[in-house]
Amino acid sequence: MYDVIVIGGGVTGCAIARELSKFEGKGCVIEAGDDVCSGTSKANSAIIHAGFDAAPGSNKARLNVRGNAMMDELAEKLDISFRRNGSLVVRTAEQPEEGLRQLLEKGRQNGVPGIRIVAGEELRAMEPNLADTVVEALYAPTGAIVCPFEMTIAFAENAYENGMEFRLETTVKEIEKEEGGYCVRVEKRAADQTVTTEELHTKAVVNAAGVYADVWNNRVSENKIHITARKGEYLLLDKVAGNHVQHTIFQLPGKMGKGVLVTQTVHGNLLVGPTAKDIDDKEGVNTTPEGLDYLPDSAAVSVKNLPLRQVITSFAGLRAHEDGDDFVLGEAADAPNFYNAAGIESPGLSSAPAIGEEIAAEVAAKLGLQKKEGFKDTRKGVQHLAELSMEQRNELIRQNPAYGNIICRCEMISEGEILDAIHRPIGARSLDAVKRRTRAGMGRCQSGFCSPRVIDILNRECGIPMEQVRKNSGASNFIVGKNKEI
Ligand SMILES: Cc1cc2nc3c(=O)[nH]c(=O)nc-3n(C[C@H](O)[C@H](O)[C@H](O)COP(=O)(O)OP(=O)(O)OC[C@H]3O[C@@H](n4cnc5c(N)ncnc54)[C@H](O)[C@@H]3O)c2cc1C
Ligand SMILES: O=P(O)(O)OC[C@H](O)CO
Ligand code: FES
Repeated sequence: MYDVIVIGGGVTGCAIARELSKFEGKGCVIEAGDDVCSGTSKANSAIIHAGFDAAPGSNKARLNVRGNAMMDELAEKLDISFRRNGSLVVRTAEQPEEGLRQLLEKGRQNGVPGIRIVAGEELRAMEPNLADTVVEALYAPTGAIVCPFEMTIAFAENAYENGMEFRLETTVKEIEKEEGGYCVRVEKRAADQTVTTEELHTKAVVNAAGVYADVWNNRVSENKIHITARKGEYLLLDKVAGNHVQHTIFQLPGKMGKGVLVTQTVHGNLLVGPTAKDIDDKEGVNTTPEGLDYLPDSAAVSVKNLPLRQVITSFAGLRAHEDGDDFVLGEAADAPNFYNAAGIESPGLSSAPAIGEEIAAEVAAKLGLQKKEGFKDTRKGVQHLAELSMEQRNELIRQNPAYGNIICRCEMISEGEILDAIHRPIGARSLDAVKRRTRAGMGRCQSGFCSPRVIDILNRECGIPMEQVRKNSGASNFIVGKNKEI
């Protein structure tokens, strides 16, 4: 019998799991994907928002500002790439002045530190590539960028090291109330695609199922919620374009969200997007010609001379937009011990640390779980050769020659890093899982050169037959047959 089952291994579920692992009790995260960070948490703008957008008094406002403030310590302790680059919401000459002032006022009410309006030479000195029509901007020094993969994986690994169980490629199929808690029926899919079912019993459930969170709330509660998948499409540019802007450049927000931004990523690429379109398909993460065509002109409203010839890939993510326009959090009124972390659209990444803290405290208080002695609050990520000095590299290679074998040339990722990704807690078993831990495959050639070599290593180290090595979940095998006998 579990004390808590968390449905969903995205940033929300993993942040909650890490906070839960500070308490005694038996917990488990159930994730349908082959890895944590398989859903929306892997496809977003990667901004830790300052917190001026959300309506004062909302869950979004409170948890965004708190989550943002928690990030410096978390990044330090959990070894997460994070940088306070600051954000600017720009206004062009044709746009009304009130927009920025309203944001400034909301930001002050939400308790965002240091926000102010900048204009003229100061603004141009901060960002020489702003569009010529931009006249002023709301500057938020606490705006930041993060690696969402590292953030989610760090929470998960640290939770695991503190006793949390993770069941991957395991899908919740049914939840029923029973004496003393809930029966959760799951299906486990093996690498060869065979499926087994199991019934798990738990005192409490935390629903962090992203775009599917309405399904599980509505199974156990009469207080129905409705989540629409709101697609956002992006263009990602090569690192040579990374310095085109220094801050995150937003436009004035609209009805569908914060609009198209231009930002440096924490690893030095340039990101342009997202679009915002409601769709019926909760799995619809494909990009579209219309979405991608919309981005260049839209981004040009805020930033000029975008080097769009440097686009290396495009992708899309789905916002879990709840009709009430706020996070749905806490114990369902008519389903004791069933806790929601639902409707977690933007600023969900920024709020995750604070959502984790709040939900875990609620669950622990209700179940009477005591604080755990000896909780380990630090975790070290994969050591990256490219970030070391020449002397440090040589020393590392002397200790372990696998660090001298470069597998991903674009990102300079060594075999040693890939072996680390595979053999660490919740180790990588697919190409995308290796990519999210090491960046192998994220470079300019987008894995054209390194994927066969990573397949080889996964085959050798994990005993996964070549033809069963996958890009991610489901039938995403790379090798589908032989084209000649050897
Ligand atoms: C385009 C876009 C841009 C965004 N930009 C930002 C930003 O810059 N800053 C910010 O703060 N926020 C941003 N967000 C929001 C942020 O990405 C999300 O709030 C956050 O990632 C949500 O995390 P989650 O864990 O709730 O959901 P997810 O990451 O989707 O995780 C849910 C998990 O549940 C699993 N699951 C679902 N059903 C089941 C089941 N039946 N059984 C087992 N597992 C299941 C899924 O596989 C998935 O992995 C953005 C979102 C989008 C779409
Ligand atoms: O478009 P929004 O409001 O969902 O925001 C998404 C990101 O946080 C910013 O791009
Ligand atoms: S070699 Fe790995 S992305 Fe190009």
